[in-house]
Amino acid sequence: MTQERVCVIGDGSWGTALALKLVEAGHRVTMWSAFPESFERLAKTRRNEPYLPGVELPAELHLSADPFEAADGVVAAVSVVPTQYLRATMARFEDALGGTVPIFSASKGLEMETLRRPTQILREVLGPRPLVVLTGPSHAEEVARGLPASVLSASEDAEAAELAQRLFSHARFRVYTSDDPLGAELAAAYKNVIALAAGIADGLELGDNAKAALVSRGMIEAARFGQDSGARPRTFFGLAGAGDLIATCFSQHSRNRRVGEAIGRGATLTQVLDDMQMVAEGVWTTRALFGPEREARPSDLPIAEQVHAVLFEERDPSAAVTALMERVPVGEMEGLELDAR
Ligand SMILES: NC(=O)c1ccc[n+]([C@@H]2O[C@H](COP(=O)([O-])OP(=O)(O)OC[C@H]3O[C@@H](n4cnc5c(N)ncnc54)[C@H](O)[C@@H]3O)[C@@H](O)[C@H]2O)c1
Ligand SMILES: O=P(O)(O)OC[C@H](O)CO
Repeated sequence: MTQERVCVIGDGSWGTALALKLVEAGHRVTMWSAFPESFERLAKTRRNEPYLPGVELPAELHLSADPFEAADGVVAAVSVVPTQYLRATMARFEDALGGTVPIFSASKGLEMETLRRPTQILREVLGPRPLVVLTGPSHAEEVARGLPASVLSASEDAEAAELAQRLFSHARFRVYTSDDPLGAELAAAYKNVIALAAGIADGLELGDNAKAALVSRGMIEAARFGQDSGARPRTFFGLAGAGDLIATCFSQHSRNRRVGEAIGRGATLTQVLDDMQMVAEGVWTTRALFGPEREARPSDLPIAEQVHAVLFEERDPSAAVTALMERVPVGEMEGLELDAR
């Protein structure tokens, strides 16, 4: 098999896990670090203790802090930078990733000030090129240990979606293609907001029924948001939507769920974030949904609105539950046109 060069931009937990998968699949992989001190630590210890403890980095995995070195000769780049840092980080690759090298975007969130999706940011910064949304239920901690996982490779460019599928597919890592990148990306961002809500429910000890209802209603809310933004509602019931909601809302690994749980138990958002080195994208995405660009987004978003009030307006979590339960009664699929697209 010919070794294909791929670079992974970002050295957090997911960047590291994806780099390990690509190495296992037989490619020549370079993982790029945004910070020289992080690159030096990884190179010296061959582990990524702050973000993915207990996992050895194989000798075949190349490391770099230089965009030109990392991107040299690659057939594709994987972007795994937290959404709020994506614009500034990718600007460093403007010259290194010239031409039309495809980018597989694995960030899950919306930019706080602009409500932009990661692929919109990539296009704005790096210009037109094939873009793929790589998403689905995939906690880095499990993928890095070789536990089975399935993800979605979604793109308007079928060849690019198939390239990601081919490069990543390996024993225990199954990749499905889709032609709805907008739906995949919005589902990925929205599930983090619902995971915060699920965590709050855990913290309040509301029980399994309440949490199942929250996840189901969150899925429908996300699908309506997607549909009104131009995405296909059905995408929200596959791996990118239902799959990732289930994984995130019920997992001990989920940072978003854990932030919600701590808040449900009485902590403030500032206290929780001060104790956290990793990112919980849902906090930023919730901000984005109700930020300066709120007029640009469609739909009534009842669960997200309560998460926003709890996180940023000091609403008591129990009062948020009451507000949701006492809404005007509606039909289950109201506002959703499931058969239309
Ligand atoms: N962790 C997972 O299981 C997982 C799975 C799928 C998708 N994702 C998504 O992947 C993206 C990256 O998350 P992660 O979990 O790998 O991150 P992480 O929380 O494990 O690590 C944070 C990363 O952000 C980097 N960073 C911090 N400040 C920065 C700055 N100012 N500029 C540039 N980079 C900076 C750090 O160096 C580190 O690489 C997120 O959008 C996340 O939602 C994560
Ligand atoms: O730990 P979280 O909450 O950022 O979730 C990680 C992944 O998105 C799960 O698929």
